[in-house]
Amino acid sequence: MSVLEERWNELAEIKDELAARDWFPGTSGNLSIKVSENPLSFLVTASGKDKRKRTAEDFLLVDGKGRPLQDTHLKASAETGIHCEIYRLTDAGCCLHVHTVDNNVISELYADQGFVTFRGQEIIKAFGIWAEDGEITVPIVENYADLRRLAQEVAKVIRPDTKAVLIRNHGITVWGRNGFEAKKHLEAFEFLFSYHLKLKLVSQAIYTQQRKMTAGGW
Ligand SMILES: CSC[C@@H](O)[C@@H](O)C(=O)COP(=O)(O)O
Ligand SMILES: [Zn+2]
Repeated sequence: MSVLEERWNELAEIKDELAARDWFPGTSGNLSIKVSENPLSFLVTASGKDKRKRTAEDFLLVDGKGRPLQDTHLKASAETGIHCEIYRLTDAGCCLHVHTVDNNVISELYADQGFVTFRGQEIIKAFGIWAEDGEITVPIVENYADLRRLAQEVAKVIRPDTKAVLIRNHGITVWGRNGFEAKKHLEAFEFLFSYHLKLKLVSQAIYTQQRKMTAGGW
């Protein structure tokens, strides 16, 4: 099997797994995987497809500028420019972008401070952070309609230890050195988002209840 076929199958399996989690609502989301390093080439999802379905036209091979490397009628993901920037700036071998309700709510809650930090959670080890007081920060950028600008804004906030960027009320783009690591990072981030939102809701409910009890003289 060629490297291209191997990477195709790997990305198709990741796509199926993320689809099983219902992480591609309304044709949203895009995925890519590196095929060659120098010159850079990667497989990226074709634009506008229902990513829950597996077809022979799910991916196309593009160069480091996002241009198709094969004769095709397929259009590369509208957000290919973001993937290009991530491959240019990091050691990523795979890049995953999904829209979930949790990542959208987190992005809106923390957009004004421009980042969100998580600490005190065992799952932070999924990012290779083993310290007892380990923490992980995700930068948040505005959701520019101009996709070139959006890619530039994503590029601007990437630091050596960045593993994902949140786009406000849009979604998350996560990467890893390979498909396994990118998926592990994505699952860990979504776990942190879900935990954080549930804890916020429960804490607020307890606080409201306590205030009512105090006001009622209980
Ligand atoms: C249909 S909403 C999603 C799109 O606008 C975009 O954000 C997205 O994630 C998918 O675009 P695509 O061009 O299919 O890769
Ligand atoms: Zn998107």
